[in-house]
Amino acid sequence: MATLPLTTDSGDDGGHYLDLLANQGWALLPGFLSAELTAGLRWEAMQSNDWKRAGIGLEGATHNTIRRDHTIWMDGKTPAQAQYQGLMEDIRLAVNRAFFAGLFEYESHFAHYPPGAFYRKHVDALRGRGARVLTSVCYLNPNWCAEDGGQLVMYNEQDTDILARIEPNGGDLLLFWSERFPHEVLPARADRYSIAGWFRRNLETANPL
Ligand SMILES: O=C(O)CCC(=O)C(=O)O
Ligand SMILES: [Fe+2]
Repeated sequence: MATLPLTTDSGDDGGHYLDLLANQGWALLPGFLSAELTAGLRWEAMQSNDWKRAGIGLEGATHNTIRRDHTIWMDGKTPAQAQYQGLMEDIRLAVNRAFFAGLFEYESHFAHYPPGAFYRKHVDALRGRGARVLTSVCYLNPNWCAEDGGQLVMYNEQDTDILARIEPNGGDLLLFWSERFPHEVLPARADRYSIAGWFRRNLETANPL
């Protein structure tokens, strides 16, 4: 995969997101990635030939009716990916310090929703069973507007009310506890790029509940 040189830093919001994770279970960090890192990651995603249709569940089966995004798992081997993963490592350590969360590792993939693509309502981890503890979604789209669709709709834990409709604005980072919030991606009307990632616990050593 080709790379772009990177010089500027990106960063968090001074720890405010930790309060939001404690109090409401999710946090949106606008402008988390610098414009330069956002552009570098988007460029890598757009020029890649490694896109695969996303699967569902452990067997990775593809279901047209549930999700229509395409993904590339990240390996951290380019400067942009390494910088991104460094930022996620800072979050992993901060969340572990704040919550004793036992976050052990991080996995992430680029996602591309071509026009018409969506991801129906789902939760990212089964309660008390999965390895995924904290979800991150980082958006890579410059100049996204409401008419482009593709909003992430977050529901409350009871799945009765909408908590937020999030525009996939470039550089913004969303964090939420993976088990708690059903969410869906509404059909995009423009090419929508993002990085979805999961901070995982170590199932080998974690005590089953
Ligand atoms: O792209 C988004 O806004 C969310 C994606 C998502 O829910 C997922 O990949 O599990
Ligand atoms: Fe999800």
